[in-house]
Amino acid sequence: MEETLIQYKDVEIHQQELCVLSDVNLELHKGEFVYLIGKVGSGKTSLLKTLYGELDVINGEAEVLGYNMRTIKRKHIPQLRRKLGIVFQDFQLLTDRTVYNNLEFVLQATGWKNKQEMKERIEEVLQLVGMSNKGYKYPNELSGGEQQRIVIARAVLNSPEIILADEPTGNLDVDTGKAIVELLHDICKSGSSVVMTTHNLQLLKEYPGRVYRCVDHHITDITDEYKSPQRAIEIDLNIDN
Ligand SMILES: Nc1ncnc2c1ncn2[C@@H]1O[C@H](COP(=O)(O)OP(=O)(O)OP(=O)(O)O)[C@@H](O)[C@H]1O
Repeated sequence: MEETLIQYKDVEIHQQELCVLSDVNLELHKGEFVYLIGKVGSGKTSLLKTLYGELDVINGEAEVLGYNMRTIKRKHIPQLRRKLGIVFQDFQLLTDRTVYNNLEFVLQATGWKNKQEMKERIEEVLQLVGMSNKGYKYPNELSGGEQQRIVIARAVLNSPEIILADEPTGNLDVDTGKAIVELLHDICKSGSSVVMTTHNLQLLKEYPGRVYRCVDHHITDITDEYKSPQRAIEIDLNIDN
């Protein structure tokens, strides 16, 4: 049977007094790649934030990896986050240390002790993101696309069940952005499910996945619509989706 990793039923999401999204019904199954699209300010980031316990959910039922997000205790949030890989603008690399030390820092913080095992894992993830020879570099010695690869390497260190990526191609040129999404799809195939937000609708065609759209304070699964060529053109014409 298909394993359900995220299940939201009739959830409401607020930013202070503002109701950003209501009647949110969302599912993520093991092995799935899910895109969240929608205009600026439509609630994509807010929704992602509820998935890792940064923002509360109100009403309805919300489960992430078996944790009830309405009743989860603060002290359990770090346990949940260890099973998630978070690729967010708010989580930049530490600029005062090398790529290797950035990755080692996360391993140490999540309980790894054995230096040799840490070294092997770091080499593994650097290889996975195509950055094997960049461990000695400082973040500001890397291009934007290279930094994003390291952020992804950091997110997958503990083999997360889900990767949450907020606009991971945001500041990148088209080809570099595509390479990042391709990398996330490869990681998805190797076992982590992915939820990512994007404004780049071209990616949805080239690297298909399930598509939820945030509009008018609601989210809708538009995967089928998106598969219809005519509808895809209409969505494209509505430039900021
Ligand atoms: N920390 C905050 N405090 C108050 N309101 C907020 C906060 N963060 C976001 N909002 C508001 O919540 C709404 C949804 O914002 P959110 O960042 O989730 O949108 P988004 O779809 O991710 O936008 P973008 O495409 O620009 O990233 C917006 O109206 C925004 O102004």
